[in-house]
Amino acid sequence: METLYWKDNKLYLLDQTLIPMEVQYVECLTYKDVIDAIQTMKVRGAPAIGVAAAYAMALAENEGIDLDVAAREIKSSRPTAVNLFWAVDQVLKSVDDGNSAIETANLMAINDIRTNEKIGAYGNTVIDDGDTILTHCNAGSLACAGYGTALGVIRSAVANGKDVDVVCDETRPLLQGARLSVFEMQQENIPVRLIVDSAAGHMMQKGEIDKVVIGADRVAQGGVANKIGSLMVALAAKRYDVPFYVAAPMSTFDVDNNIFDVTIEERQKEEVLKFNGKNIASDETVVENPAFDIVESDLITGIITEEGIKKPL
Ligand SMILES: CSC[C@H]1O[C@H](OP(=O)(O)O)[C@H](O)[C@@H]1O
Repeated sequence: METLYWKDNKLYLLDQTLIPMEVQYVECLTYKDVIDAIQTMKVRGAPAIGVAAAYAMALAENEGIDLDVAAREIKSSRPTAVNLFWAVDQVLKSVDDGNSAIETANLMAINDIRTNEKIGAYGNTVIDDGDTILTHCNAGSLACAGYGTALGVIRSAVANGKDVDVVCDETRPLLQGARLSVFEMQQENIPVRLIVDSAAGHMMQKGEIDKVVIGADRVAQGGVANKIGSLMVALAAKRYDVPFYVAAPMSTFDVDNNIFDVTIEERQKEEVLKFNGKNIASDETVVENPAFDIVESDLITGIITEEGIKKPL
């Protein structure tokens, strides 16, 4: 199942808001269609957002839209994942060098998968046979052009004959863990259990988690920004001496900035107020819905990249 594909000058995105109950693709005819898909989380995950943004630039090129104008609008779709900005800038640079946006986007998609396979290979070196690995949100193939980052580490360990099992927390409010990561593991018959977010500390306290591997939306000086709840998992891991790894491509690195300067996306209150369209609190309830939090460097054992395992910045 592909996260996205380009066909007949159109971009097809797997609508991740429907997984696991339905597998349907959204047809994007214009760059604004892609912006909408990113904002409504039909496509999500830092690398996947980056590749989708690159294809949005290809659609804009076909539409005859000024690429600088399109770039600004695409970059405004979500603020935290640095891959979005990196990918759009890569396309602008490549077009300046005389290439087409579509050639650049196609190459980016291929390179993303190759990069994730390298991340998986390095990640395999820190996974032991018999490990139970906790992961948060979805940093799998659905968060990328394919293979995944955190789940790519798990795929690599399994491919290397290691008998690992996975614990996914559900990842409120949009449930990427329950809906996407569990789905990915089940598709490949990798043993997986689902827990509520607040059970992660309990599992570690009982000694039932051997490693934590999560993805990232931005790696910068002082730490890593990732899905809300990552910090709580990291604090529990620190308390119970569970190695805590972040799997991320170098395109997620923002070395010139401090992680506390990153914009933490605030999403709409309805995501918290409602579950399956039904209110779990009254509409007038005041809601805080930050979509990401920051894991400080001293909580991170290592950052698994395509260049090897790096120390946090
Ligand atoms: C492979 S990085 C995926 C990263 O993106 C997710 O956020 P969202 O689902 O809101 O795009 C989450 O932070 C994952 O770790």
